[in-house]
Amino acid sequence: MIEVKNISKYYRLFEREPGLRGAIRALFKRKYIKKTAVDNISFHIPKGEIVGYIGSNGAGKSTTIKMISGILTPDAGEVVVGGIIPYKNRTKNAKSIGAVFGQRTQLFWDIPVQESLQLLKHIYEIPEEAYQKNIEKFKDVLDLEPLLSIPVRQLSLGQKMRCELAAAFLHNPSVVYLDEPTIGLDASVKIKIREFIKQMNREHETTIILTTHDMQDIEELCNRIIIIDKGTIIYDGSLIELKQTTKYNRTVKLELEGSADDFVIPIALQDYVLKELADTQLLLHFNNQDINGSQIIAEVMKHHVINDFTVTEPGIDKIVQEIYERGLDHAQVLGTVKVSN
Ligand SMILES: Nc1ncnc2c1ncn2[C@@H]1O[C@H](COP(=O)(O)OP(=O)(O)OP(=O)(O)O)[C@@H](O)[C@H]1O
Repeated sequence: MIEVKNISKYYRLFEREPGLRGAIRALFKRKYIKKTAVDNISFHIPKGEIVGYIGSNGAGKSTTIKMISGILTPDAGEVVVGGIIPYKNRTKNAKSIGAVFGQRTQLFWDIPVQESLQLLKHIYEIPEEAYQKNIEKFKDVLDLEPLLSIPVRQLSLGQKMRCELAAAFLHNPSVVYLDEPTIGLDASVKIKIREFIKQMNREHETTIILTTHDMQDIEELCNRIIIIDKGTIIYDGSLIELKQTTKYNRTVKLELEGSADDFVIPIALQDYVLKELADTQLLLHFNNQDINGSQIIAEVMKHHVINDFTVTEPGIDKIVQEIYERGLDHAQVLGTVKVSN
């Protein structure tokens, strides 16, 4: 459905020397630097898949989505979505896609939501029956009924996002781009929105690319994630696989009698655990393929008195945070990286 072939995007940034002298000089001679936002990336997304496209701030997510949705033209490579090159055939492309782009709205600010939706019905040439069917569904799943008569500018963030999603899916598009659809929303609205996305995907086989910093969105909606870092794809695969390939996939949290600062890893554990101190607690990270939690606890008990312990599995947010913070090189050392292209 979505074919991304070796695309790159560069921005030209105006560079100015500081101070008055710099300002005057810039009037006569402009100096530019080239910034690579997306660097030769490729991936394929089949019909009906929900893919989480994630990365730290400035990694290149929005730039990629803008190229796939036809807003920007790549400087190199090509994108084909449902047989169309989006940036070359914008009108045809617009009919088959839907989008929610963070803070921007596609609803009309001063008129009631239902009139905005009516306008979109005409723009997309949606048959009356299909339109009514979707409106009824959205009233039910997104709790839209009480919002329809209110102008967008009077809606709360959560109410507005529910309406944005209705607008994005109104014409049953085959592809939908969702950029941070749950940002700033309370837990109950997030749940509602995730349920809605799942339902639309299930019923219409909608292909969805989701960019988000909310790892709960990813866990609940996406089987596959693509991680971009400094414009390059560093991981493309399943969430389960990402968790499994992490070098340390379990942690024993121990509260020892006395200070954890002096703890020395017993020789029997030295090849298997990584030590970390968190406040007064001792954390021992390990992989459950190599050793299990009870073996570690038994070994530590030979040398220390343990007051309390828990064994935890790191959530995806911890794994992803690690990749964001320490970058590609560290992720490769950890063995979490599988480069796709
Ligand atoms: N219009 C622009 N002009 C110049 N540089 C830009 C422009 N848009 C983005 N960039 C730069 O390109 C890089 C990628 O930006 P992009 O917006 O794609 O990142 P992102 O992953 O979506 O980040 P965020 O999570 O903060 O939204 C950044 O370094 C950014 O500063």
